[in-house]
Amino acid sequence: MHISDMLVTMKSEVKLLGAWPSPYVLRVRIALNMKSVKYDFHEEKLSSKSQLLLQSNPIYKKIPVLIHKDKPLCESLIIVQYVDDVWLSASPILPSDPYDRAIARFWTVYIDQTLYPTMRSIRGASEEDEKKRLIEEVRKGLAMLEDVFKDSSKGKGFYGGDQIGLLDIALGSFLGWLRVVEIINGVKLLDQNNTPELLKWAERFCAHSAVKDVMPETGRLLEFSKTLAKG
Ligand SMILES: N[C@@H](CCC(=O)N[C@@H](CS)C(=O)NCC(=O)O)C(=O)O
Repeated sequence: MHISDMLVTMKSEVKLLGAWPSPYVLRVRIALNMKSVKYDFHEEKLSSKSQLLLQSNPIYKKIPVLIHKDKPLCESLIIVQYVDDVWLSASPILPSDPYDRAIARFWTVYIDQTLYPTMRSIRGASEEDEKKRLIEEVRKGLAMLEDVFKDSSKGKGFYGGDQIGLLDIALGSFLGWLRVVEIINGVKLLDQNNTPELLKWAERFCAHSAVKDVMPETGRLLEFSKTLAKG
């Protein structure tokens, strides 16, 4: 580890405003863990956001916010890339090749703008046919990400190769919620027929040392989702 890394990893210099069920917050926690950065975690109540959150993210007022040396950063994927830029010496999160970096970023945008919104909309679908269509769309999206995995991982365990990379973090952060959707709807989104490689990848990802202690338990997320449905 570089001396500069040691200086910046003093715990109080890095604060994360977040909440345990948030997949976006999870991304930042995983990235910080990958770099062995110690941080203070501030659990936010989204029903009464702290002054610190409102001041730090005045545009969207959303979590996660990373505060590094008193300077705030917003948007999970931007924060993950910032973490990679700042704590250079530890395990790289972005691919080194410019084309591979661009491709990884392309798929993170697909996950955030298409795949996850479709998965979320399953809950709101009132008609059974509409629900089935949305589930099929998610399964198709995951099948595409299975092909991307085969290309990017080059026979290794993660999209990032031997180590967890940007795309692993972007998709893996949704695994807890994906399992909740599977349970609530009695369907499989990741399975042996559609996504055999991603099924094994998901297990590896959740067992990784940077992930296992911060990945929310499915049962706890399920309970939380029931309170969301009531509210
Ligand atoms: N695009 C944002 C999404 C962040 C987001 O949606 N955060 C949710 C929690 S999971 C939030 O803060 N919601 C509070 C609100 O919308 O008021 C990111 O990647 O950071």
